[in-house]
Amino acid sequence: MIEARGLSKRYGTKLAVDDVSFTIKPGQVTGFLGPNGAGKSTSMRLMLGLDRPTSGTVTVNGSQYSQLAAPMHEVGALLDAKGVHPGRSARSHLRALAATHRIPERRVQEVLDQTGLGAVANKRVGGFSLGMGQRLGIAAALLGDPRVLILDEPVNGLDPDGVLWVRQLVRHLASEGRTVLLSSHLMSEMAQTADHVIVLGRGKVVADAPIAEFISAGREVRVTVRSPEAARLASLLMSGPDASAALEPAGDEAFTVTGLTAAEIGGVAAANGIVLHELSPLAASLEDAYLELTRTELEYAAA
Ligand SMILES: Nc1ncnc2c1ncn2[C@@H]1O[C@H](COP(=O)(O)OP(=O)(O)OP(=O)(O)O)[C@@H](O)[C@H]1O
Repeated sequence: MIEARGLSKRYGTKLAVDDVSFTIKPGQVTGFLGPNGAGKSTSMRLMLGLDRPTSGTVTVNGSQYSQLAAPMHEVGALLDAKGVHPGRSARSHLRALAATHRIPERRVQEVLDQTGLGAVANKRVGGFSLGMGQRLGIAAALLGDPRVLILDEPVNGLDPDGVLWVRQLVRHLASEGRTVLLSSHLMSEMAQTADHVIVLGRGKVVADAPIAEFISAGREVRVTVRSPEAARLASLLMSGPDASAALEPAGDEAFTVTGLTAAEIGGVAAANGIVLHELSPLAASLEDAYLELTRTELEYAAA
């Protein structure tokens, strides 16, 4: 569990994090979203005691980071995957970390295997690809078997296999009851990974909701209809008892409908003996919802 209460961080005149409060719950993946400069990394640094809040508090499992007796057992983090000495091997890097945090040596091999680095464990980190470096950063985060994981852009620069691997890993970690906080600018990936999203905009929380709720909030489902009798079906739908239906042409023998469900449209078609070639509800995407939200935020900022 991560809890922020009235958390703020000022750098000079810049209020990077502005009085935010949120709770990041265990057993699920929480996505941390927001435009560049919204305050995601700063919030993560505050959670990890790498910066001191200007005001407010943030706790991990009920304690401020600086008060955790065994921090690596409580929280693992990936902030900047490049912070490893290039001359060291992956194994020696992890061994040094384990030794300084009283983590048993056998854990090193376990996380090397878990992150798929077993075969390159003795190679110099300086020769690692971006993806291998990310895996090593994640291995270090997992070393203390922590209950909380904070991963800043873990899929940055990964190939599709690597992206899939991170998705499966974080889903697995959450299913074990851990708290997982993940930032990413890749909306399609976030949509497949996160259960819950917190969106920051200019240092403020602008959304904090289960992902399905965030995507569907205030958005009407659109249904694409294709039929050789598109014109007749369209006029039947428009003259139906529910006057809230709105139709828009969508190419040859097709149109989109808002204000009616696919079932209602199918019912009208069947009752009138009209053949349907397509009847598909178009779900809104996380990207649509995110862009809509941040657009209104920007307009508000400009005003
Ligand atoms: N050490 C610092 N000194 C001064 N300003 C800073 C410092 N760290 C962050 N900032 C500023 O605080 C704001 C928030 O930055 P932060 O890195 O937290 O955003 P972010 O949401 O992580 O962005 P990105 O998606 O680009 O990583 C930005 O305007 C940034 O320039």
